[in-house]
Parts: sequence; C-alpha cells; structure tokens
Amino acid sequence: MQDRFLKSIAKLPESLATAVVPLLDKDFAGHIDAQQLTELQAQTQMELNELLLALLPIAAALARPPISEFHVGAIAKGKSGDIYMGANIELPGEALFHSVHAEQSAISHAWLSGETIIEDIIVNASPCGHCRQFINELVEGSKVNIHLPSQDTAPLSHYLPYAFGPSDLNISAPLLSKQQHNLILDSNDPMIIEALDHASLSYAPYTKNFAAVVLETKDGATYCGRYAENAAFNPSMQPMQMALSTMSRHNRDFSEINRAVLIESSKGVVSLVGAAMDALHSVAPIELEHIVAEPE
Ligand SMILES: O=c1ccn([C@H]2C[C@H](O)[C@@H](CO)O2)c(=O)[nH]1
Ligand SMILES: [Zn+2]
Repeated sequence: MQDRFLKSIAKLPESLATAVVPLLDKDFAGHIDAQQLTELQAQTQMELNELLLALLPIAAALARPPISEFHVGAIAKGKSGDIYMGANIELPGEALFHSVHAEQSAISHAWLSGETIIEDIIVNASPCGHCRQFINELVEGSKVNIHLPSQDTAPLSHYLPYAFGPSDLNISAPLLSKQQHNLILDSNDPMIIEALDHASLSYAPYTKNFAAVVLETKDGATYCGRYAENAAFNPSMQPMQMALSTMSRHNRDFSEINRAVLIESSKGVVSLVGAAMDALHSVAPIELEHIVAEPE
C-alpha cells in the first residue's frame, strides 16, 4: 500500500480497511471500477452511498494543500458505475486562483477517463460556490446528486438555485459532451501528439482556445490535462492545473517533471501560456514548450 494512505486507512471501519487495502497498490490513482465497488460492498455489507462516503478519507489523502493544510476529497461517480477520486491542490507561493478544488479534480479525472455523464458527487466538505458553478457546466449538471457526510442527498439545483450556465451563453453541448476540435501540426514527437489529441478533446466553447498540457517525468510517464472552460469564466480549469492534478493523483512529485508541453489553438481569443508558466514554475524549474496549432 502507498504510504500516503496510512492515516486514512486508520479512519475507516475495519471491514472496509481490510477490503480496500489490496486496491491501494503502487499504481492506485483514485479510480475504482464498478466491479471492484460491488466486491467492496459484498465484503463490507455497506449500501453503495454509505460506502462512497466512507471512502472519502482515501480521496482526501490525494490532496496537496501546502497553504491551507485543509485536505478535501471528492468522488465523481460516472454513468458507467466507476468512481473517480479527486483532491485539492494549492501551488506554493502563487496566487490562490491557481488552486484546484477537489470536485474539479474528481470531475476532470472522470472526463479524462472517458465518462460522458457524472451522476453523483460525493465530497467531505460542502462544495463551495466555485465548485457548484463548475459542476453546473456538466451535461445535466443540475441533476448531479451531491452527497455530503451529514446532509441528505440533493441535486445540484438545490445547492445552486437560479443557476447561470452554458445555456445562458447559447452553448448546448456542455462539459463532458463529445468534443472533437482537430488541430493540425506536423510532429512525430509522441508527447506533442498526445497533447494534440487532448487539445482536440478540450472544452473551450467561450474562447475556442482548444488546449491541453502534457507533463513528462524522467522515467517517460506522461500526465495530461485538457482545458475545461466555464460559463462564468473564472471557475474554468486550466490545462496545467488539470495535468498537475493528474500527476498528484498518480503520487508523483512535481519535482519529477522533466518536460512540459502546452498546445493551444492559433484561433483562440485568449492564450493560456502566461497562466500555465506561472503554475508550472511554482512547482518545477522547467521551461514550458508552447506550441500553437492551426484548427482544421
Ligand atoms: O468546495 C471546496 C472548497 C474548498 N476546497 C479547497 C480549496 C483550497 O485548497 C482549500 C481551502 O479553501 O480547500 C475544495 O477543494 N473544495
Ligand atoms: Zn470548491
């Protein structure tokens, strides 16, 4: 089991601790599939929602909050029945808006894993206004059920009445709906090709700046993040933040970053390069490779 889970395991009911420890091997990065969940339920005799709430300390152990020391853990449950954990990240020495919230981390985890609908979000602290707004960007966002340790389950529409969202800006294909915005670039570099693929799947209906980041560690592993915009603009999730969040779920230290690539569209009305460089430089002394590609 990874050391980062030692304290959380001590907080779990004994039957759950015994059942979940075998999943927390060196490759565990916060994904538990539907079959594994069924097995956990059988071993613990817990209802599904009870089990998901009980797993939150594991999600919170993925957090890296050097500023607040406040560990938030979230779980996004996809239509497939799989669950995706996420946790907050704060970037040392940088403006607070660079932070990633646990709910954003969990949602981006589900998105990067190919989920098209998120049905439930389970979180250990009441979701802040920014997260409510981020969740509202999802396909059928108002129907996402929010589960908290000491509240009755309620849909997002309860937590965010009179919502402002994508439809107010005439966007009918919200976050997690299929995106395909091909960018043209002649390259044989696998890392650049990976970034290009993710940029084509990014969600940038408001600026058309289809963008993605790939981070590589010295051993050749890569961690990606796509740009995910928000109708209220500020809660948008930057691709660098998403990639850092992917890396931390995989228990990699940011100091292990060896190469960093940002790809964005030449036709976007904004550029993410400044924001991406600031975030990267707060955690690793690496130059950002910035590539601008033509949309098809
Ligand atoms: O809904 C919330 C509220 C706060 N935080 C994080 C952000 C920051 O890292 C820390 C303190 O606000 O908690 C979340 O992850 N989700
Ligand atoms: Zn939040």
